[in-house]
Amino acid sequence: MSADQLTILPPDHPLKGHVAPPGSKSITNRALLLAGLAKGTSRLTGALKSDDTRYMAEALRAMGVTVDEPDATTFVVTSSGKLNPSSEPLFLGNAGTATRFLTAAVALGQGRFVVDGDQHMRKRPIQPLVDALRSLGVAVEAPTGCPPVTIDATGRFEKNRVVIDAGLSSQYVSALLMAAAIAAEPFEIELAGADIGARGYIDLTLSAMRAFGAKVEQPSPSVWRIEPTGYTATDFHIEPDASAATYLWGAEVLTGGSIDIGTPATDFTQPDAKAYDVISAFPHMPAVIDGSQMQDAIPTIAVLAAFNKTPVRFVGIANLRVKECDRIRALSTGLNNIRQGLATEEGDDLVVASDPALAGQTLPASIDTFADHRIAMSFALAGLKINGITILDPGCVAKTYPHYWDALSSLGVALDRG
Ligand SMILES: O=C(O)C1=C[C@@H](OP(=O)(O)O)[C@@H](O)[C@H](O)C1
Ligand SMILES: C=C(OP(=O)(O)O)C(=O)O
Repeated sequence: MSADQLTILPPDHPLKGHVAPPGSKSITNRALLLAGLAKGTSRLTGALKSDDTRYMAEALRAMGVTVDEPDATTFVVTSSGKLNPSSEPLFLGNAGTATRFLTAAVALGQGRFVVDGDQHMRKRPIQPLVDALRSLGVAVEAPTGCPPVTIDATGRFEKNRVVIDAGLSSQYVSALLMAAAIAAEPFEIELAGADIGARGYIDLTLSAMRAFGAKVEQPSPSVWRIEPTGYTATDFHIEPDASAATYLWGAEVLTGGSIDIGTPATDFTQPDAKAYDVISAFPHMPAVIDGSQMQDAIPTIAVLAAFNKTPVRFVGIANLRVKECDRIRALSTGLNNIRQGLATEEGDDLVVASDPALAGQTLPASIDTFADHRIAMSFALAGLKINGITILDPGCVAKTYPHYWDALSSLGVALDRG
């Protein structure tokens, strides 16, 4: 595949076949960390192998955990239960989960840890998590409010209660929750304000923690109480990635096809599975879509909205501006590049002016993906209906779905890699 660009040739047939999405990124990175914090050997099956999970696995290895990979979807993790300081900074690319989760986990290690990422991660905020850890007496420095983060850990928190502002990212709460079970005493986490991104990610965290032996109660919707159980090594199966599934659901409805992804939408526990109802309403998707509980699915739905019968306003998506790129800007830029006026940003809302007549047209457009896998994967859907859609830097899909282009090919989509 050319490293630079890829043009999608609209298929002249509905897409039909069987494509299983890879394992869940969110669950894989939780399970890897929890296995790394558990004494003994854990076998993680159905796992995602991609940039984000490779960075997590490599960071664990650098801290003394043995992570074996007997096959393409399995990690076997053997740990003493402790994360040891590494000689080099932990480099986590643009993996938000790995970066946030490890920042809190190493705060209960002993010694100096440096958590860093690529130039994109270095623009993604982590200050609220830094402030929370500081309030627990941990020496943490993040001069720009983004990685790199330097943590001088003493193996303990000085307090057993923390308040965290999760308005920018639910990952801060997940990070503290997972760390809290290895603290010395029962620990409470309280949310500052009611505002939190997809609550469903907190549920994923709790369910992974419980699978590894943690005990967590929720005395109120904004307070969690975590017992100091530590973690128990276990075998753990990871479900397919619901965000990856949204592209396949999108390809199915756009082409009037039938794609068997091997998992019914109702079987997923991840928040993005909620997108199925909206996507299956296509081309009659609602006039207003609240993205707050299915954030990573919004690029998929926004591209579909261009072909909907009626316009769609996306609300509750402000923190899409601090993901791998500013996704509201990337979506409006890409859609307007296809046809001027197709998208408007109104504050942090995105309004997509639907135009079903786009289908079948030739509208050459080079889509800047801003190194964001979801921008690449969602705009590929536009290429199923419009002739001339070229995705720049298509390799960025490796963050969470390295075989995405192969999946489209296997459904009979021709890709011009020239
Ligand atoms: O906890 C998780 O696994 C995730 C939480 C969400 O991020 P934020 O909490 O930063 O919104 C989501 O966008 C990300 O892809 C995965
Ligand atoms: C926001 C995302 O990832 P992360 O925050 O884990 O880097 C995503 O995968 O869409």
